Amino acid sequence: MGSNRTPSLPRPTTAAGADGLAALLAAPGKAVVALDFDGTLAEIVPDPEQARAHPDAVPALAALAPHLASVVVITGRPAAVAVEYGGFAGVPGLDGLVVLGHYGAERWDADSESGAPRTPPPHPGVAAARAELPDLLGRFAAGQDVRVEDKGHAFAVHTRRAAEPVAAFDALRPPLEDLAARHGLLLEPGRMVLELRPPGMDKGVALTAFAREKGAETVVYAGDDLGDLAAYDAVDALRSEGRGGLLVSSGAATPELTARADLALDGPADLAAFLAGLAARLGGNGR
Ligand SMILES: O=P(O)(O)OC[C@H]1O[C@H](O[C@H]2O[C@H](CO)[C@@H](O)[C@H](O)[C@H]2O)[C@H](O)[C@@H](O)[C@@H]1O
Repeated sequence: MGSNRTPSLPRPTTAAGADGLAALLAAPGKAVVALDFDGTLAEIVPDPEQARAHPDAVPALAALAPHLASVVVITGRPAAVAVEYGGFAGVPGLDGLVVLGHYGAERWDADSESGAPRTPPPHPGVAAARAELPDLLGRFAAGQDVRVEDKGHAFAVHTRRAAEPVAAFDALRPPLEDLAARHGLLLEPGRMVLELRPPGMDKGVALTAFAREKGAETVVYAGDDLGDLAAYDAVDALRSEGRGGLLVSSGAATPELTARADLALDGPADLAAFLAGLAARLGGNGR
């Protein structure tokens, strides 16, 4: 005989997180759930082009989203790439989904007529820095399996496939920092990746603006990497204004993040189970 009991949700380990989760459950229609893509909705894989949303993630989001003010994915990827790799377009239940790409500089709305993201003009420093990249890689990563991911408005240098990924990362960081500075760009370090991108936007700025746009009284943010710390800061700031907040970490690769999380989950599978659990709990309580 099967049980009809709703599965229990993992408990936040902080009082602020417990309050945030309680606020979401009490008034889901006033809550925004924001999620990073790589490492959070998608498992980390050696080849960035092979990343895909965990098979349980989209069904869980589709079940949860109709109960909430909004679900938003905030990613370092171009928005269109996250939409494609996530399989987010045309999913019933995700008709109001928003994907903020390039750390919030770009926006895709599932319900937009064009289906295309709104993208800012390119920063000229990206093309200039890209032109110098082959020479730099030849000098600091010769013979290493270091990959460049060209994202149009930014590029990322991946060291995950190098024989010694951390050594390659450490060797490339100072010259890439210098390259970024000379072209008015920002160096964004991540999980075996060094990214050069335009300044002026981060996941925290993007999340704060989105939460205000949606009139959110509670904000949940889940991430796995250094670029997610700005979103954590934003949730903390919203909490200091009296809103509810819940900080979720996915996996343990970034100690700076897990140390601050209210709820530490094991990775995308665990995160998808948490989202599904939330949806099940809210089952009879949709807007
Ligand atoms: O903000 P995110 O959605 O987390 O994107 C951050 C970067 O993630 C990607 O790189 C990471 O995932 C790859 C695929 O699993 C992995 O190979 C790499 O080592 C990770 O750093 C992505 O490729 C970047 O463009 C994103 O900026």
